[in-house]
Amino acid sequence: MALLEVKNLSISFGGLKAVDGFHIDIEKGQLYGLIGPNGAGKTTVFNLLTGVYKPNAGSIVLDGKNITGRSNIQINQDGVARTFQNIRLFKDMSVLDNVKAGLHNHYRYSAVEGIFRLPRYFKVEREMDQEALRLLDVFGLADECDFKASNLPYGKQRKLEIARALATQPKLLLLDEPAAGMNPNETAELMDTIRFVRDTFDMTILLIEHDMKLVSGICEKLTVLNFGQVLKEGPTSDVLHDPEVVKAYLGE
Ligand SMILES: Nc1ncnc2c1ncn2[C@@H]1O[C@H](COP(=O)(O)OP(=O)(O)OP(=O)(O)O)[C@@H](O)[C@H]1O
Repeated sequence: MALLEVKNLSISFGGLKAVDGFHIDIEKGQLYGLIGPNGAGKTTVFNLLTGVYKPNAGSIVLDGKNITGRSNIQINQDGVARTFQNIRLFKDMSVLDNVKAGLHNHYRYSAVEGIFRLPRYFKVEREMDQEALRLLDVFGLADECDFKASNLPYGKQRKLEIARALATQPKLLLLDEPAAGMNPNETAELMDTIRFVRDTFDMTILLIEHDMKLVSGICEKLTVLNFGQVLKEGPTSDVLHDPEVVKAYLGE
């Protein structure tokens, strides 16, 4: 059974069928790409998978659990985490606190323990500091843990956003155009980081990307969306060489 099984997923905005009968099966540990022209519906698929939008039709099953129609917070707790096209960090918070924000799903103290600073509050905070530092270390960001997030260079902000998403201990990680705004060196480093995340955390990753070098370099399978519908799916090189895909997407 696939880790993610999506069938017939659909949503309309007014008269526009933004996503129409979308399907995808992603195996555990797979690095999967979702591509397509501007406005094809890729980010809307992410918004459906994460509960930002509720579908008009279709089903989303994660690791055997039907998560269709659940809220954004519930779906995160079920095991789906994401990053955004435009980086969304807590810019005025420290690098460490950004990761700790992601850890709150799994580390808890009561309001009373927090307000009155009872021993359990300090114990949980200490454990969260250690876990956050461990994650930052994996991404080579531990030395910058006290920096304000907005003071990190762009490439490191992307890494921090991935670290924060991983802090929620997801089963599935969604990356929305992770290479957007990156120079070729940063993109090459990002490809290493994504491969590293998959291998180190045995993570299943679905990413939206326009950078074909990144897509062909790291994705094992692709789904191509066009006008809200699946145009093609399959192994990366087959899909990228498909004449219909070349025509619709690459414009060659
Ligand atoms: N909340 C909304 N209300 C109305 N229309 C929307 C909404 N969200 C998305 N759309 C429309 O749905 C279509 C798909 O948009 P979406 O952002 O998913 O495309 P995309 O493939 O991610 O594009 P890009 O590559 O440019 O990011 C577009 O026509 C968009 O204008």
